Amino acid sequence: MIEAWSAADVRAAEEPLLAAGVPLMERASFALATQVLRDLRARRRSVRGARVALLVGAGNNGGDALHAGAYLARRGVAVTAVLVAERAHAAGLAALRAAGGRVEALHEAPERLGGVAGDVARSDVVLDGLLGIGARGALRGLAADLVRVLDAGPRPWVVAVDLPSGIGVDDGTVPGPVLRADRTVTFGAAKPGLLLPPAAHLVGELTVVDIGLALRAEPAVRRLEPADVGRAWPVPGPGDHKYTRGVVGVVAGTSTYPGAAVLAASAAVRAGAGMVRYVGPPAVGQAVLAVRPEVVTAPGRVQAWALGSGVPVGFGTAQAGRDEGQHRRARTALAEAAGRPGSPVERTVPAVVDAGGLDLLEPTSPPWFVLTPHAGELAALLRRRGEDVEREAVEAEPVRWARRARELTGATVLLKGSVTVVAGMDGTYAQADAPAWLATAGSGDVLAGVLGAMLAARSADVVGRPALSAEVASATALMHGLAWRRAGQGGPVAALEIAGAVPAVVADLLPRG
Ligand SMILES: NC(=O)C1=CN([C@@H]2O[C@H](COP(=O)(O)OP(=O)(O)OC[C@H]3O[C@@H](n4cnc5c(N)ncnc54)[C@H](O)[C@@H]3O)[C@@H](O)[C@H]2O)[C@@H](O)CC1
Ligand SMILES: [K+]
Repeated sequence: MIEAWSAADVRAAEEPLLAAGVPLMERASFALATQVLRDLRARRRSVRGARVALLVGAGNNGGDALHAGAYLARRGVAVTAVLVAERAHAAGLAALRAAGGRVEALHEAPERLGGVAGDVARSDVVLDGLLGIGARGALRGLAADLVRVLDAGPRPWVVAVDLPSGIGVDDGTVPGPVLRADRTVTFGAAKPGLLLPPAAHLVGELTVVDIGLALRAEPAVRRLEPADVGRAWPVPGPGDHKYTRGVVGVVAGTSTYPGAAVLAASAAVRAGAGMVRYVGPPAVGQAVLAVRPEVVTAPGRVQAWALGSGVPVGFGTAQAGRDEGQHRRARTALAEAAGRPGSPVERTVPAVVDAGGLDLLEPTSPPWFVLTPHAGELAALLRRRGEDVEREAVEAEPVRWARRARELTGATVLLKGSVTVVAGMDGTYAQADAPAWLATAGSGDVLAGVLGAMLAARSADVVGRPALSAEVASATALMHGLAWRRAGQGGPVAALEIAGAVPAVVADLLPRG
């Protein structure tokens, strides 16, 4: 698992060490230089004679770049520091000069921007040390101009120092120009903006360097890695049977959209549900059975619901594919799962609420409900609860709006995207496992089915400790991305094939022995 702490928490952890004279910047810059040497060796035969440009801002982030530049210069690298601000880290500058590095004071001759940017672009590696956790808003002034010019030209290998300069450190926003990194070397701990969209797309490969910080606060954002999913995946024991492994109730599809039912039910079967119970129009049930004869269409108890995929609701307009019967079934399932008055207590179970199901929710839901909107659906859900927000705003600040939806609905919110954000009761997860190919029709139905199976397997745990929903949802998002990789091998893939790849991915991830 990768855990990220806010800028304030990182500073609080640094303070006592700095007061005690612990050389944090030396540790950070040495690790940075070591990584750059590795990159140089991988990219060209010899380090000696390689060209490295440092983009240096006013603060300690620039100091890290300058000190790393001094190490590199002593190894025979030709290092040029480009200064964009009146101030620059004095000790770092002195170290670089003493090691034979060159300094280009662009702030004293801004008319040289074009020529300097051209030199920078021809370097073997560029270190972006313009701004770190001291960033306030979008990059400004000459730093912003330089990044804009570099962005427009041919791209050298860019290593971001601590973070790509100009991203929202704590919220992952991209408020202005940012130089996209091939690698980010971050110090002490990851920062939330490195994991959260849209900034996460600008980070490249992430390397976290331990500089000895003791972070005591809860991480602000977490990202699960494949081994975490393997550990969390429900593995049946000798005493298990289909009911203890979890029955998933699927309320999906209509006669206009039967495919959603087939996909969600197939995915639940492939993810290892003890049993899948399909609830819907008989003709759709037949379509499901034709693909998955394991599915049961008789009514009965379930341990989790996956509902709403392919069940359009729509407001104010007579929408094609509206099926009042499916709405009623979904509403009944939602009420029982939430434990609303009049519902049998033992039917209080987790629920995945997808697509049209989002329109059928009561104003508030229990935290063991996992809502799975994409940005447009989240905007609509928020508007119905009084927020003035469009899809574009959700895409610009996904974590803000996912958390807002969590607050307003009470449910756990999984916001789908190429980085999926999950806002849960005790924290936020960001999973960057979904390539753009995954944005295909039916892919969301598969996610709902797999998540239904995961929640059914841990039904009582999730209702008893609802904070678990977010972790289960994140593990599912990761599994979904891995299954795509397996099925598509880097190319396009049909949604049903994603479901088909789940068993092999699970087998690979389970701890051996
Ligand atoms: N405190 C320490 O000793 C350590 C700090 N470290 C480094 O120090 C960084 C934090 O350093 P600072 O607190 O000096 O902050 P930064 O280096 O992030 O930059 C702050 C400076 O940038 C300017 N600035 C702020 N927002 C700007 C904007 N939008 N456009 C242009 N200029 C802007 C401000 O005038 C301020 O002087 C970390 O990211 C990390 O790289 C590491 O060396 C680890 C140890
Ligand atoms: K930086």
